[in-house]
Amino acid sequence: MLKLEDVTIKFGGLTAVNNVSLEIPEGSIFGLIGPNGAGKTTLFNLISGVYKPTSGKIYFQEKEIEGTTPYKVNELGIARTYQNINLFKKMTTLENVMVGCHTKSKAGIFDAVFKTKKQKSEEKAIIEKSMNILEFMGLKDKAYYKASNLSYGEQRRLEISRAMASEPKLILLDEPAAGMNANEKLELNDTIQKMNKLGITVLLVEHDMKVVMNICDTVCVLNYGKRLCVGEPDYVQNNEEVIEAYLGGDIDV
Ligand SMILES: Nc1ncnc2c1ncn2[C@@H]1O[C@H](COP(=O)(O)OP(=O)(O)OP(=O)(O)O)[C@@H](O)[C@H]1O
Repeated sequence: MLKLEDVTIKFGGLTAVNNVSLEIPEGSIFGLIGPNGAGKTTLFNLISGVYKPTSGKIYFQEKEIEGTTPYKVNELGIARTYQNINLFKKMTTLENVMVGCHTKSKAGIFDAVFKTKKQKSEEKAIIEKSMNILEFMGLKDKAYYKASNLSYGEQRRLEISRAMASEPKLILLDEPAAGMNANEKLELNDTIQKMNKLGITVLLVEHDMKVVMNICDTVCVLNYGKRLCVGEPDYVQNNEEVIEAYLGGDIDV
């Protein structure tokens, strides 16, 4: 579904992602791990169109996408969440998801300003769709809460809900378990697996090894921008090079 071919990005003298080739099969839950500064978020930024690679190619469903704008990448079917919670805090839970529906909206500025029939019926459909997503994500009863009043775990789930609103085929989750307590992490595991069962392919950057090892079918380890190892969780966890890269870190589960 997603294919990276020799992708490199340099920031001045620093090669943040170095000649990475990778294939993420449709329907998988694919984990991307590595020590701090390994290039994981940069790789997300390359896939989602925030950065253009210095060299290399990125294909999504056979279509070359490197250097495409983030908006276009989202339209093609790739959505993402961010390492830092990035919600509209003063808006309600529902409104935050409605914002995420914009790429699928057909009504234009004219329809919005003059509140045309098309705009009104579209708004109704967007509210219904957003409510369905919130129900799926277990947030329906918080639809009219201000986002800032949600718990930490709920805010993270709302971020994923908003990403779901663009009806992605592939979702990139950047450290979704960060700052979560043990219960919230279990709920997160369920949520990701439920999303995957809907047919959404998941690419996950995560430091929490329990989350990664429990739900990913394949894991890729990056180290200093390079692909160190790819394989099933068990294989990766016991790989000598990986253990060495994490020495003093938190690979053990
Ligand atoms: N826009 C930028 N300009 C310069 N250097 C950058 C830029 N973005 C990332 N880097 C550098 O690229 C390297 C990889 O950073 P990145 O954030 O991708 O790592 P990471 O694996 O996501 O780390 P963490 O687990 O700590 O989030 C780091 O050395 C970082 O400082």
